[in-house]
Amino acid sequence: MRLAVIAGDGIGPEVIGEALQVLDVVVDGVETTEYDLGARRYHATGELLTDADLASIREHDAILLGAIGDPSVPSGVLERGLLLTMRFALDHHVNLRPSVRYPNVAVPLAGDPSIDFVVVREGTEGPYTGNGGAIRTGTPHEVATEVSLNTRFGVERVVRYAFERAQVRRKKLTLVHKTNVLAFAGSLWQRTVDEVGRGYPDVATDYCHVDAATIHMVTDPGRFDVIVTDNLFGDIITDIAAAVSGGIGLAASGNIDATGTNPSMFEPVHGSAPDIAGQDKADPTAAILSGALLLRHLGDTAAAERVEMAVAADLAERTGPVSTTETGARIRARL
Ligand SMILES: NC(=O)c1ccc[n+]([C@@H]2O[C@H](COP(=O)([O-])OP(=O)(O)OC[C@H]3O[C@@H](n4cnc5c(N)ncnc54)[C@H](O)[C@@H]3O)[C@@H](O)[C@H]2O)c1
Ligand SMILES: CC(C)[C@H](C(=O)O)[C@@H](O)C(=O)O
Ligand SMILES: [Mg+2]
Repeated sequence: MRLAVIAGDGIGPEVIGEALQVLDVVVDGVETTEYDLGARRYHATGELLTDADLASIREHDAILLGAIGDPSVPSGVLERGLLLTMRFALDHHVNLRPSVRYPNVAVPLAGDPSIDFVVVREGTEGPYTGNGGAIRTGTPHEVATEVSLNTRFGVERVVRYAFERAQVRRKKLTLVHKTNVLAFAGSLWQRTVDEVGRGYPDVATDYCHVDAATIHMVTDPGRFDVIVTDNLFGDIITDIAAAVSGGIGLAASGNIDATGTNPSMFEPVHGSAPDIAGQDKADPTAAILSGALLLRHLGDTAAAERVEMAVAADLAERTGPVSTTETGARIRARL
């Protein structure tokens, strides 16, 4: 298995170091190419992601990424120039973000809810395309626009993927949007769900406005099975989903080209966490579980399950904060 590894900024290298060591325990012959991408290289060379980087990254079976973004670089430069550029160039139209509550993991919710849902977030459209602009910048009459782009093609392929997922899970699909205000895009999403849904008569569909979805996620997360939503709503609700299901340190994700044309990219949902970077404090579990998603994506279900079981066992025995390196070591010891 040939992996492109982009450790990135902040806690990225710390958590990816642990995730790679776990992969080495469960799979023979992992070949890695490490890419120096992020703030360090940007400051040293002014480069973000070169054509040569991208061409070389394409030569791998999958990508494992830590986090991108650093306070020393203006907000958005690295995130857009690197992370989003990769998601767009490699056509990662499905951003898969599962939320599972592991046994004995405390959650900040009333009762003892079971949580097992997956957010299928669109990954290449919405307000993320950079379609917008500003005029009269810096004057009292400044105007800025950020247009949400939604194509029938882009919406349909991610909706279809979500129905396929729902069909092999609990057969429930919830569209999360804001059709009461974003009427043009909302109508396209709703009609697409209705039309594609006719091909999946055994999957029940429902709809939630995104604001209400944040209520349900906190008060009744068990109601969700598969959620399909646009790029920005998906970004926001998956941080809530992480917080309610055990914390941002556990949330894994995959940026997937479902056609298999380009390598898919696996990364924790969290960012570079500058507030705790370099202190051996970051939880590497999200990165390790992203490695499990990567294994599953490449067809090694047995190895993926081994990692997930080791993580579950480790979480069940945690009694307080554990360092990055210690968490990795404990999970590897179980394997
Ligand atoms: N996919 C990515 O690469 C990605 C995702 C989100 C944010 N970012 C970038 O990361 C930078 C910081 O963003 P932010 O502060 O909004 O979000 P963040 O996810 O980095 O941090 C939010 C909070 O969660 C905590 N946290 C995050 N990961 C953790 C872990 N593994 N273990 C324990 N605690 C953890 C942080 O300490 C912080 O308090 C920004 O530049 C942002 O653009 C990148
Ligand atoms: C850093 C940023 C571009 C990214 C996003 O908005 O998709 C992040 O928040 C995420 O959730 O992966
Ligand atoms: Mg996010």
